Amino acid sequence: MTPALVVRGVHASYPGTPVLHGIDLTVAPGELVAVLGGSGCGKTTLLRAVAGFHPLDAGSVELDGRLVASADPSSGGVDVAPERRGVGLVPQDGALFGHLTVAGNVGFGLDRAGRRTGRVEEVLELVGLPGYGRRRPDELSGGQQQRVALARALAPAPALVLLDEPFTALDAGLRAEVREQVCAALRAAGAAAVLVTHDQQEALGVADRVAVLVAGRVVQAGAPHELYRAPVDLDVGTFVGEAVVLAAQVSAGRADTALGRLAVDGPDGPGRVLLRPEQLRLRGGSAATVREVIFHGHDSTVLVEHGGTVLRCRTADADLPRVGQRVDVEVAGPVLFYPSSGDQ
Ligand SMILES: Nc1ncnc2c1ncn2[C@@H]1O[C@H](COP(=O)(O)OP(=O)(O)OP(=O)(O)O)[C@@H](O)[C@H]1O
Repeated sequence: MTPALVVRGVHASYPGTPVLHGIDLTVAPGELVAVLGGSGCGKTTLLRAVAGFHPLDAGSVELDGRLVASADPSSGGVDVAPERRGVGLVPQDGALFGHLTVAGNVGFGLDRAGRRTGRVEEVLELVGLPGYGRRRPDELSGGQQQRVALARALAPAPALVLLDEPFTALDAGLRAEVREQVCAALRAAGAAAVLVTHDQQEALGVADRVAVLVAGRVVQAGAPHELYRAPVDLDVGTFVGEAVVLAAQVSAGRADTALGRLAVDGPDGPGRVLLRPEQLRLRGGSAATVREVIFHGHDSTVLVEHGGTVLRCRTADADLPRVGQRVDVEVAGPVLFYPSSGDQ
């Protein structure tokens, strides 16, 4: 099947500031890919390059098998105008036109014939806002405005929708709900999507695949569970989720750590092991002391002091330890080992 999007070796910059350094990214039809990265790593620039609002210094962009941008001189420098790329864009703040009704906003990218086919009402239904066409944007909640912005992007039935941190402006309570509604609408529409976010839980929770962007480079792309369970390095491992990192010395598949000898897959020598807080299990004992218990409802975080280091453990047990209680810490499940590089 032809991918909805292929980004190949894309370099892009602002005057005097290189931002993207050879990005490769493929999105399959109907797939939702999250681009996850910290502030300033180039997420928005990547979306703008795909949408046609930012020029490429090198590389190419294909949409649905069609070359829409190429900086390769042998191709004659292709640069298809944004409105001819067939891409829907949902900006950070929705950016609805305040002087138009909801229907006017949603129908903005459709020609007159398109507006008469009932497409506007169809996509409003898709985003869970049937009958809202006559309202003005200022009569909607923030979450509803974001869903109208998505309806506007979906109305011309694009093969690809680009979403630039579309939930950041919403308060935490609303964010999860709107996120689920938006992702459900994208799936119902069958559109492929690239969601840009700096929120790890959001990326891991909604995307089929996640590409981690660091300083303009994709350092790892994979299914959410791959990133969480098998990060390529400690930086990705600690970025995508809470982690416990311990110094280790490996010999014959056994790592000596502060938590004892742990089976690992890796070469002999020094390095560090990465564990997730839910892998640390507390038992009655004396090796560590409980310093703090934080109740989250669905589970709890327990901070224990072990040999002068504070370790973060997560437990779904209803029977929680008390602060000051002495415990032992056991490790469950696979342990990831990252050998020290020569310069460490
Ligand atoms: N118009 C501009 N002129 C010069 N530099 C810019 C411009 N816009 C962005 N930059 C720089 O390019 C880099 C990447 O910016 P970009 O907006 O793509 O990052 P981002 O990952 O989307 O960040 P954020 O999550 O903070 O929005 C940053 O270092 C930024 O300062």
